[in-house]
Amino acid sequence: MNRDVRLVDTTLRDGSHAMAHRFTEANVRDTVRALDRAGVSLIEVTHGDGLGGSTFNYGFSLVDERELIAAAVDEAERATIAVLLLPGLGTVTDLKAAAGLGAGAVRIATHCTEADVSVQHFTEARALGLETVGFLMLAHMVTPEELAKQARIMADAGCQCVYVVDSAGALILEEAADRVAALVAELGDAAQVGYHGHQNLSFGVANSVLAYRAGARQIDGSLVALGAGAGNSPTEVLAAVFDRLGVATGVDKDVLMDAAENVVKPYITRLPVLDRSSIVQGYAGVYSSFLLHAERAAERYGVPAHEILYRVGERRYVGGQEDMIIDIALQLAAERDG
Ligand SMILES: C[C@H](O)CC(=O)C(=O)O
Ligand SMILES: [Mn+2]
Repeated sequence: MNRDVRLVDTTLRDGSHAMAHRFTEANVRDTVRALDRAGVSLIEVTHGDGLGGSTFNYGFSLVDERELIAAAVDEAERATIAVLLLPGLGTVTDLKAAAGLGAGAVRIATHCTEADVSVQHFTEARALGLETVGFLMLAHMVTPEELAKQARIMADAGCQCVYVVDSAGALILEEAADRVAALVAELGDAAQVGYHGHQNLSFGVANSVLAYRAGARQIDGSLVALGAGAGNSPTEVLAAVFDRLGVATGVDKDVLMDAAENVVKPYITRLPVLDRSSIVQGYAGVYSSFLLHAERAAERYGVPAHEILYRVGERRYVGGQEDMIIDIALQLAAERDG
């Protein structure tokens, strides 16, 4: 494949957060068929929080993710289907089951300071013959140098591409580029570097261009930006922007725009939007997938969602601490009632 950068699509995984994990088999089949036709070579399909994510804490899936993965594999003629796995939530048993269904890649995600919990999973994934990708989440919380050390742990464990993941959509321009550059310098030929952006401060696409210029060779997007918080960098915009810059992606931007308009937009239940809450997420550095949890708590306890999110940011909560959102909502309600 003659391309300068690989566009990876996460509509059917990060988009699961925005859809409250309500994807149907038809949604998956239609989206995979369109992405495959456009030439997207890696398509992620899993519960928003990865394999095993369908739980009380994270939200139950409408359809078992194994059925969705099998449907995606069935539709993809050229693309590889990837799954996400958060060690501790997803297990090696889940990974083996996904591989058995035909998934060809796994993206293993940890908090940006906890790469060591991914070592066993990378070893197992390589033994299964899977393509391996590492996700260092909430990457804004540590310096580029600290992030690079964590990336080295993943690469040494068998990870073939380590991502700078701006889970909060908090990184602004060189903050993203410097992190990518630090990983590129650390990893050299040992592994590629990727970039996953969110739109909470509107920098998803601009940061992705800077990430490419700093050496990232895999860039994530979602059709119609469908994803947590204000959504992800839109895949169709990334394709158009890289095309204008003369950077070859190997995907057809017009087929992607058609897919965004006519396949994904019609089934979206809640369009990703830059509203007060999602902007606060970017500003205060809050995990994007906390948005719907905060909105539900806000409604239930009659307190503003953006106030909850400011406090989540102050306390530097990370993925897995969704239950603390209720705690904050209760505190805000108690303060309001004197
Ligand atoms: C589990 C998270 O949703 C992974 C991700 O996409 C992010 O941190 O951003
Ligand atoms: Mn994300």
